Amino acid sequence: MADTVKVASVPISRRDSFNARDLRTRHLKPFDSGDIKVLLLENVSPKAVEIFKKAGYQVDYHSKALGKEALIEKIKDVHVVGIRSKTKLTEEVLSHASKLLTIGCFCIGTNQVDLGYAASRGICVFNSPFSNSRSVAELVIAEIILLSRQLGDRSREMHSGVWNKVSKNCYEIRGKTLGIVGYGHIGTQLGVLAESMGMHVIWYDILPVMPIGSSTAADSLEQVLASADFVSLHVPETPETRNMIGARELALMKDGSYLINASRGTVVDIDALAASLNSGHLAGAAVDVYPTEPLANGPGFESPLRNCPNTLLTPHIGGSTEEAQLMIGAEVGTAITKFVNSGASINAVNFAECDLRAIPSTDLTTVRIVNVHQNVPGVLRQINNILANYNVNKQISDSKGDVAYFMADVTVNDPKEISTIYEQVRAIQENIITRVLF
Ligand SMILES: NC(=O)c1ccc[n+]([C@@H]2O[C@H](COP(=O)([O-])OP(=O)(O)OC[C@H]3O[C@@H](n4cnc5c(N)ncnc54)[C@H](O)[C@@H]3O)[C@@H](O)[C@H]2O)c1
Ligand SMILES: O=C(O)[C@H](O)COP(=O)(O)O
Repeated sequence: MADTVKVASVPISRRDSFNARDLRTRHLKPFDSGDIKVLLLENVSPKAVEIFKKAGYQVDYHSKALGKEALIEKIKDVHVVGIRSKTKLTEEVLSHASKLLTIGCFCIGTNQVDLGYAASRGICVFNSPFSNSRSVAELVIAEIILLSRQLGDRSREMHSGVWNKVSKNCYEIRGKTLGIVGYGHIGTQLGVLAESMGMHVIWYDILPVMPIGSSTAADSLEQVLASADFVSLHVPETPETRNMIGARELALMKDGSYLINASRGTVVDIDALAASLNSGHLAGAAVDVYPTEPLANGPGFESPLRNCPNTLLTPHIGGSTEEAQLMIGAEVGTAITKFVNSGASINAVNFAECDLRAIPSTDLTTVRIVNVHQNVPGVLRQINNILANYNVNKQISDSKGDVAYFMADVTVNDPKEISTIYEQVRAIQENIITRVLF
């Protein structure tokens, strides 16, 4: 039997009913929604705090990311952790998270979490797959114009008191070609916006994707690099995208072209980019993400790109708009409370997606068994043997990779039966986490 999280949760609406309270206090560990501890890092949207507090959870809120040791200390004691792109939830960190039920990535990227290890520990991960894509696409459109007109340099000169009125190597974007690498949520939106401003769009993706508008699919990354005036990267961080743009790829780009990276810092070899900008081969770059990023706001940022010509550097703000953060806070906050309170794993990143319709609040004899187990033959038979003597109102199970998820609503005749079922399911060899929700 694997490590288990010894909790059951009680939806707020039923918490105060005499029967539920009686069942809970006599036959399960003392627990209610108020026992759920949430650790929120990296300035997660206040909307999420509002949702968690409304659910009755305890919220520990931090505006910055934590280093490994501090994170390990904090994560030991919490049921929920909410992060953005900086917090590294590695196997080492998660191995200390003995109570953790779920992780909320309040962003798009999930590369900062060891998703496979989290699933193997029964920890369900959620993200917000497209709430900030428009914000990123708009930032890139701005950057295309800023680069094309060298506005970063002109503004810096003016701030230092230098009037430098030039038109040499400053261009309109109309009629120029934008090459998009990674034609997903952001890439497609960007393509539409760029076309509406008169640009031609060519893109490359490893998946066969339908071209939007008048855009053209390229056969290879090399084709995009060789034909675009602007190359914008919108791929996730994967082993294949690490240093996807290095000295060779930069050399393939047109003389006087521009590179934009608002994806992940590891996608571009920063030293090679700096060399290309300083040599004058590239006419400019806009970079929002870096191989290593500071944990908190403040001075001390170092990069070979500092002071490169016509180079816009922004502090990973592609998704940092009021609109995006509000939507992300609501989406991830709601997904997490549903998972904790009712077991629903819809839109999970690393878990099979399961849900059951709610148990009516008038029904005080039905409980929900939620179980994560190793995806091997015979486990469902064992669980259903345990449930065989009860009325199972509904059940669902599904698997993803090595981990399976099971939910069942079971009517019991005697409150004592709840803890019997709980202990028996937990005792199954392949059990990862069992919870009883009622
Ligand atoms: N700067 C920011 O603040 C910010 C904000 C949001 C997202 N992002 C980053 O942008 C990335 C893309 O976001 P999205 O919402 O468009 O993701 P998405 O998953 O919708 O699209 C990514 C696309 O890249 C493609 N892809 C994967 N590997 C590839 C490869 N080797 N070559 C070519 N194409 C490849 C995928 O097939 C997919 O179509 C995210 O993973 C995240 O890392 C950054
Ligand atoms: O993955 C994302 O959504 C972006 O990189 C934004 O990350 P952030 O929430 O840390 O700004």
